[in-house]
Amino acid sequence: MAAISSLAGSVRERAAGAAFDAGGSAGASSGAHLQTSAISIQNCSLTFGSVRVLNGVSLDVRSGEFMSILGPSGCGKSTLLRLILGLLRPDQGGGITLHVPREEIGIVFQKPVLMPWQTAIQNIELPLNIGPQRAKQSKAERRERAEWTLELVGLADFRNHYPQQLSGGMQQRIAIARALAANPSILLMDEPFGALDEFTREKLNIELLRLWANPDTKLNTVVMVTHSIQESVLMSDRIVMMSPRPANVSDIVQVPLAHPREAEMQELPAFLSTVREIRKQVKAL
Ligand SMILES: Nc1ncnc2c1ncn2[C@@H]1O[C@H](COP(=O)(O)OP(=O)(O)OP(=O)(O)O)[C@@H](O)[C@H]1O
Repeated sequence: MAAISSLAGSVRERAAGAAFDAGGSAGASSGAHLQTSAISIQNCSLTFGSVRVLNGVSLDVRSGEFMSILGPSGCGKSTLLRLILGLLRPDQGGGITLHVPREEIGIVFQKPVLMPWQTAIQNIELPLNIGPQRAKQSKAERRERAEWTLELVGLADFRNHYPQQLSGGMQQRIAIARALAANPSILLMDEPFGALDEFTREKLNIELLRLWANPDTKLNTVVMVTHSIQESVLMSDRIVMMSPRPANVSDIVQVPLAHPREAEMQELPAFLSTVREIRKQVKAL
C-alpha cells in the first residue's frame, strides 16, 4: 500500500459528480451519486439552559460529497456534529435521519486526543479493541487493519513511536488513521487542522482529499467544521454557512472546482471569486 502522499495515481474519479461550471451554477450538473442523502437534518432546534444554540436547522448531506461548515465562533457547529453523532438530541424539531448505520460514522477532533502511554499503532488499534469491531474481527485482523491505516497515512515507519515523539501533523494523521481503521463511510471532522501551521495544514488538506478518493477505503462522505474560508473552498463540494447563534443555515455555497483538487487551484479565478463571495457573506452575518 502506498503512503497517502503518493496516492494521486489511485484517486477515484470524482470529477464526474463535482466538475461544476465556472459560473458556479452547479446544482443541476452534479452527478447522480451526489444526489442521494447520507444524513438528513430536519428543522432541529437545541437549547442549553436558557441559551438557544440551534434554531430550526435543516440540512441534507449528500452521499459522496465533501461538505464544510463555516460560521461564527460559538454559533453551534460542534453542537451540530454532536447531534449527528447522537451525543445530543434536538429539543424541538424533526430530528436526524442517518442513511447509513451509526457505526459507519467516524469522528476526528481538532486535538488528536491520543493516549500518551500508547504507541502510534496501539492508539489506532484502541477503538477496534473496545468497540463493536472487537466482536467482528480477530485480534490479528484488527492489528492488520490498524497497520494498513497507519501505512495509508504514511507513518508505517513510526508505528512504535509515542505521541510525544511525533509532530502535531503526525499526531493528527494518527487520529485520522484511527478514525479510518473502523472503516467509516462518513467522516465527521471538527476543525481537524485548526491547530496546525499553514504548511502542514495545506499538506494534510490534500492528503485527506486523496484518502477520501482512495477506492481502498469505504470513506464516501465528509462533513468538516472549519474556521478557514480558504480550506473550505479548497476541499469542499458545498459549504454550509451558519448564522450567529441561535444558528440556522444562512446559505449553501457550491464550489465551482473539479476534483481531484490540488493546492495550486488556490490561484484559479474560480477559487478566488468563491473565497471573495464567502468573505462578503461572513462580513454581512
Ligand atoms: N454541554 C454544553 N452545555 C452548555 N452549553 C454548551 C454546551 N456545549 C456547547 N454549549 C454552548 O453552545 C454554544 C455553541 O457551542 P459550539 O461549541 O457548538 O460552537 P462552535 O460554533 O463549534 O464554536 P467554535 O467555532 O468557537 O468552536 C456556545 O455558546 C457554547 O457555550
